[in-house]
This record gives sequence, structure tokens and C-alpha cells, in this order.
Amino acid sequence: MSERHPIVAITGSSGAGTSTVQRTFEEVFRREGVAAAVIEGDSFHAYDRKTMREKLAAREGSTGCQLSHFGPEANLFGELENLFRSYAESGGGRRRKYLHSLEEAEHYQQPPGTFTPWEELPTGTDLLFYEGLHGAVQHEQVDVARFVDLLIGVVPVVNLEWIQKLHRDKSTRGYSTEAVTDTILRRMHDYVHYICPQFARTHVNFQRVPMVDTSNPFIARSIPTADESMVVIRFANPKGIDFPYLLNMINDSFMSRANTIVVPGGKMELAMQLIFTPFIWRLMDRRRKALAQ
Ligand SMILES: Nc1ncnc2c1ncn2[C@@H]1O[C@H](COP(=O)(O)OP(=O)(O)OP(=O)(O)O)[C@@H](O)[C@H]1O
Ligand SMILES: O=C(CO)[C@H](O)[C@H](O)COP(=O)(O)O
Repeated sequence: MSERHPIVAITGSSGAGTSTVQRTFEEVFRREGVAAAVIEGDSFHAYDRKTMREKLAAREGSTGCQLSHFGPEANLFGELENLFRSYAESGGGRRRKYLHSLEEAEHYQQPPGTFTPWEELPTGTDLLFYEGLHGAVQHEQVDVARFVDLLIGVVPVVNLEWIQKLHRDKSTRGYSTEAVTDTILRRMHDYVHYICPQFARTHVNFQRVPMVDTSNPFIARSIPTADESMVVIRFANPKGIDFPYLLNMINDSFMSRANTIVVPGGKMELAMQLIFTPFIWRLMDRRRKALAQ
């Protein structure tokens, strides 16, 4: 936690929709004049695509815990913690990108599945914004969550998460249904041990729940639309959250628990803007006061 150099993190599994939520935050930052240093979580993978495939091939057929992009072996958890610590202390640190697609990679004149070189963060940013798999991860000595001022979980119910991953990986990353299914299976151990526990450390979770049948995600022809879903928004600490205001502003929303509001899928972006704009105001206000001291 840092008054001068706050950190906002969106954490969620692959295909959960964290990149989609990032666009909502970019809109809030633009409107409120906040300069954010953006960190893509996949850039903290430990291996490029070729090395990862070699490591997986070397283990093929072996039993026990599998190597996956969800777990500690295939990610630089320590480096991610160092970045958060360093940004919280000084507003600085290093970042890079993982280039998933040919389109992204062309821009850097590198092959897809590689990392850009590490580079220093721009100076004078107002906050660090992380979007990815491990914004609240804890493992052995590493505790990334403790440095984050606003921690948000994006967690569709699991069938929907898989549909979203299948569609995205097939349409923009060139994978087959079989390849994505294998990845989902191989990651299951790490999903349970490293992804799920994070959602008990977040301040707010957004869980998209489809209102259509998604019982076999592997044959779903399309992602359920916003109008075909509801979003469950749960606050770890509801103190200070103006629920009557949210209920009034968001048509057809309702409370399902004392700390949980449910909104129609199409209102998720509006809900995020209404909920997080005051959070960002508070973080920026605190930062201004700390810098003036
Ligand atoms: N609220 C939503 N409504 C409809 N479709 C969505 C929603 N959120 C995400 N999607 C779709 O789900 C797919 C995955 O979303 P996105 O790329 O944001 O996931 P991600 O969490 O960033 O994944 P990764 O970490 O693997 O990059 C995309 O095709 C996206 O359009
Ligand atoms: O989305 C992911 C994790 O969030 C990807 O599975 C991971 O980044 C590996 O990507 P690729 O298969 O494109 O090398």
C-alpha cells in the first residue's frame, strides 16, 4: 500500500475478461486525467512460447503436478512482487510485454510468443495498473497482494470462463478446440491452488453469470452476450459503499446479500465506472496530500 504511488490490480484467470475490464479503467483514467503505468500480467511468465513448449514436451507422460502458466514455476512471482514493492516505494520499476499474436509481434519486429526487452516505467505516473493472472498471488515468501491499494477480481462462472477462453484463443491466437481443452486440463491443479485463492484477497469481485445454458462449454458456438448474463458484484468490506446510490443508478439491479449487488450484464461497465471512479478520486486525493507534505 502506498499513498504516493498507489497500485490498482485486476486479477483473473485466462479468458476471464481482465483485458476487457482494463478498457473500462482506461476510460476512467482518461476522463479523470490519471496517468497510469500499465502492466500486462503475461509479461511475468518465466518462459517464451518455444521454451514453454520444450519444457512441456520434456514432461509429457510424467504423472503428478503439471507445469502451467497459472503456477509458480512458469511465472516470475518474485519479480512481480519486486515491481510492486519498487513502484509503491518510488514510482519506478521495470516492465516488458509478452507478444501473443502475429499482429502484436509484427509491431515490435519479433516473433510471436516472445518477450520485448525489459524497460523502465515512464516517470511521473500517478498509479500502477496491473491486469493479469496474479495480481493477488501469495506463494511461499512472495506476497504480491500486500502492495495493492485496490484489488479487483474478474471471475465468470467457470463454464463461461472456458467459453470465453476457447473463443478468444481460437479466434485471435490460432489454437484449436483440442489444444485449448488440453491447456484447461493441464492447468487445473494450478487453477485451484494459485488462481482461486486470490479471490479471497480482493476488495471487489465481479462474477459474470450466464442466463443461458452453458452446460457444455466445449461446443458453445458463441459467448453469451451482456444481455444474456447478470453480474454478481461482491465487496469484501461493504462499509462506505453507497448501495442505495448504485441501486438507484443501475436499472434492474438488486442486493442478493448485505455485501453483494447484482446488475444486468449490460450494466457491468456502468457499475464499474460508478463504483471505481470514487475509489480513484480517493487514491488521487491521498496521493496529492502525501506529495504536498
Ligand atoms: N463482459 C463480457 N461480455 C462478453 N464477452 C466478454 C466479456 N468479458 C470478456 N469477454 C470475451 O471473453 C474473451 C476473453 O476476454 P479477455 O481477453 O478480456 O480475457 P483475459 O482475462 O484478458 O484473458 P488473458 O489473461 O488470457 O489474456 C474475449 O473474447 C472477450 O471479448
Ligand atoms: O492467456 C494466457 C495466460 O493468461 C496464455 O495461455 C499464456 O499467456 C500463454 O500464451 P500463448 O499460448 O499465446 O503462448
